[in-house]
Amino acid sequence: RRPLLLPPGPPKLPFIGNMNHLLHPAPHHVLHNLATIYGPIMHLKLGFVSTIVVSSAEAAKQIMKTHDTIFSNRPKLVAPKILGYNYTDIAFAPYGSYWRQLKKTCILELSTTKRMGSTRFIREEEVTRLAQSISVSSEPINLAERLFALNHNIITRITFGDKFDDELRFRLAIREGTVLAAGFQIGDFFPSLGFIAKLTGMNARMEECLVELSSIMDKNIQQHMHMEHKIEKPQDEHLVDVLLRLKDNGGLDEPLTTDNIKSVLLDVFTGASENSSNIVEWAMTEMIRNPSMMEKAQAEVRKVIGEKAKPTIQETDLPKLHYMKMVIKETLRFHPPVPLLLPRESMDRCTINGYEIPSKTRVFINYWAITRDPASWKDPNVFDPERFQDETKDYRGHDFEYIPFGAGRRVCPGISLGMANTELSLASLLYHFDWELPEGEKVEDLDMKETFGMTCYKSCSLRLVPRLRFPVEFSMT
Ligand code: HEM
Repeated sequence: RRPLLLPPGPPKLPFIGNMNHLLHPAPHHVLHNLATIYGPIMHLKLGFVSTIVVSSAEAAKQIMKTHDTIFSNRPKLVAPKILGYNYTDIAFAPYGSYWRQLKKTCILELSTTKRMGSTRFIREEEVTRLAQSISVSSEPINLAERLFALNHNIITRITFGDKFDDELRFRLAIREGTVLAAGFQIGDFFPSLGFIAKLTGMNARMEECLVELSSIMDKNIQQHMHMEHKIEKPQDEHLVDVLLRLKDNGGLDEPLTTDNIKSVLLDVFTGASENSSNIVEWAMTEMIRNPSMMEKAQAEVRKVIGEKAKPTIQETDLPKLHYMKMVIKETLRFHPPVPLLLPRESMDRCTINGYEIPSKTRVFINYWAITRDPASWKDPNVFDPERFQDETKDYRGHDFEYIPFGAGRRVCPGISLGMANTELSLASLLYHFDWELPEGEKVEDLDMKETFGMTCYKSCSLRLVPRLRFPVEFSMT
């Protein structure tokens, strides 16, 4: 047999292959540097796993459009086996009818224009509550923490109708789960040596975390089981009620269990809580570093709100905030929350740019590298919202230079919800407050390092002092 014509890649060490390159707090940077040597389709051997890393828009298109069906599977990683109840969530479910039907259910229940309209009041109330809680503080606040709590509250109310009694306990457990599942686990690269994953002790910690998450969800799901018969109109159902109905009526091709429901809910909680807060934190960081951007964004939102009879932020104001949207778009380019997207695995062999990709190859799409590619972006290393003035690139997965939510069959199902949470919370922070660094801290000293995790977040949380400019009026809609 002739050897496969694999893409080029760095020399492989015995046993660990190229794993040495991943031992870095920001592996997407290292993979980007390697791609400048080996090209936009690169082959790595990570432990025992044959992997390709894609680093250009053109190559990403080949994976996510031309050969999307072949690459629509996910690898069987350690974290989603435990925290995703044996790959029965959406993000790591094998490609097939179970995944398709649950993803469709989530989109229908969370992200359609109709659902976005019926859940708008929740986002507006929670964002106003956040502004109110900040307005009584003159101490530096940890923005990342506040924003995570905000997004967590929003998604709990959207999926369950109300916050949990043990809200804080649940939020901390979700946080713990995202930290444990973060980054690369050694066991993911030696799948046939199960003991390696156990050696690190991570499995035991994830199992412990799951017990905590599961018990809180069980309690709240039980309450909904008892409420079910009281729901008269379909529009009064929440995601958890819809999933319970599908479980009871056998509405899917395969029977749905309570564990399946919990795994889907965990995906939704993690997807909604972390990403939007990361985007707003980075956007605020960039604007603190560039006061003229902050002033421009504040002037815009204050003008729009100032022209209204009742000075409160509503989602209907968002389409008028052109500059703020440009700041968010640039943040999705410059600080993508999921820089390597989620890994994929080929289900069949195929040929890309003349290279042979065997079945069961793991694929990382280095979106971060694509955002730094001068062939796709002018002055890619500069944070410049103005580039979106005439830029028509769309983030919903149609332009492969700009895929912060992924693309193809595995694209993120929470784009509308995630963007609404992001835009509304940023608009509120900009409208109500002026922001300063804590006394003694200088803009030049701001730590801009990233930590690669399940999402990529600012290593050192942004702490800012709020100065109230416009009082917060709380009115329940
Ligand atoms: C604003 C912030 C968000 C960003 C930047 C983001 C980003 C992403 C990315 C990059 C992927 C992988 C796509 C791929 O592999 O091609 C993804 C998948 C996913 N996201 Fe999001 N997401 C966000 C918000 C949300 C929200 C609000 C939810 C829940 C309602 C959510 C739920 C999911 C799920 C379930 C998947 C897996 C989809 C699949 O495998 O078919 N995300 N997201």
